[in-house]
Amino acid sequence: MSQQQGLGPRKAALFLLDQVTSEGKLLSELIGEGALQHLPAEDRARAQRLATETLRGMARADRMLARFLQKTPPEAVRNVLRLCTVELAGGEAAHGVVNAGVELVARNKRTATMKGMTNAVLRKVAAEGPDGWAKLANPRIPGWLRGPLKDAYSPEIVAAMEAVHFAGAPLDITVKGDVAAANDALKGEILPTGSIRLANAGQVSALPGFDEGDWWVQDAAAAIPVMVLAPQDGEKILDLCAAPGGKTMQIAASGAHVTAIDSSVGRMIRVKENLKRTGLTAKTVTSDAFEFSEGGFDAILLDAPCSATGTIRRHPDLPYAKDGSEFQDLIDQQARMIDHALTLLKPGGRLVFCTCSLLPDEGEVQVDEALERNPGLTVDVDALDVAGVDADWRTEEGGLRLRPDFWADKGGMDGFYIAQLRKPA
Ligand SMILES: C[S@@+](CC[C@H](N)C(=O)[O-])C[C@H]1O[C@@H](n2cnc3c(N)ncnc32)[C@H](O)[C@@H]1O
Repeated sequence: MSQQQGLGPRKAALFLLDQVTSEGKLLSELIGEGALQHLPAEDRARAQRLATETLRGMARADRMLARFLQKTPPEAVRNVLRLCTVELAGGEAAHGVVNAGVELVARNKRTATMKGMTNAVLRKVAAEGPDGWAKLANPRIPGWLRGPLKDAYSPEIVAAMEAVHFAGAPLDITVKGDVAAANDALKGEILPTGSIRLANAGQVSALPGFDEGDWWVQDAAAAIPVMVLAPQDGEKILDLCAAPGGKTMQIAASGAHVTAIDSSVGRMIRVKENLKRTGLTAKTVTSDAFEFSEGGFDAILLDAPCSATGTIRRHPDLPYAKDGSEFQDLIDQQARMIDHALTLLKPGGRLVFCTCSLLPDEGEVQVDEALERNPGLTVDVDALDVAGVDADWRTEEGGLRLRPDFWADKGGMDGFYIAQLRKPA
């Protein structure tokens, strides 16, 4: 590849990195807003991969660079150095990467004077090579999040989470019908809970059964809340925060009558597309959950908006885009959503509350506090008796704590908290 050919995706990856680390934007938002639209499809994929891999290896790149930098350069230069360091670590040809890094710094008027330093530093990084990189410790979660995680988990568990975050995530699939038959075509691994895992999936829409709507992409941990809910044929079930619809499809596939609500117009379009592709049926309502007042549901799934700190394997941008400042609002909203959901349940009905968060404030503590606020409310511990779900994952108050380092040898799972609450009859 010529240097010019390689520069487009690198420039785009650098834009993504700058937006994440300086503007607090998430990669999914940036890509959704069309940040890569100007590139040909192949370059778009490369830019996204470069940015994702750089974010995943960021803390390790910073440690490597600190050896060769006298002082921290401006963020725009630092991101060039990080990007090139991660590329060099991956075994890319040193000459091309160093030249591209120098070119990226030289092209920007505000950073052009630092091209000599960039050249010198990247040559030193190149001399370390992939072997020097491999000797460094796994990248640490940034301090603002590492602190609360260390309060909640032992240092060994935090380190184990960091190891799986760095390893990245395979592709998990939930099948609508016969799992074994679907896996004959997909040739993945059937996980203990029945999801199919593909180590190197490639383009999802090209996989067998996609066009036929036989399955959808869903992390194995994200499939467990509906297994806990155990929807029954003919039941009236509400999916209160439904988009993009992974759990709605699971409920619909069980034969229950599901109403799917989400406040996001754009994300609700994805629910409808997903239902159409899989041939499943749900009533879709675009509304704020708090404005929805239809009652009498047999069961409700509340997959509440949260910090998403359980999804860092897939979204390594999250700890760099966020700083935790908006989490208290989410925590307050989760509590209000639990109480609102209870008003929509028929007496004796069940509410599965879940979040893809690692923070107890968005899990265990929510359930403890919901029980205090709502006399007569109980926790259904028996609902956690799901095939493939380990008894060790149960928590004191009666929920399930899923961690990214569970099934680490298979590629881990998203961090999740799940509990089933029962409204008094
Ligand atoms: C964790 S995601 C749901 C994922 C979904 N259950 C699935 O499995 O595909 C949380 C969702 O809550 C929605 N949301 C946030 N605030 C809301 C509100 N006040 N009312 C309804 N939906 C809301 C967001 O748009 C987002 O789609």
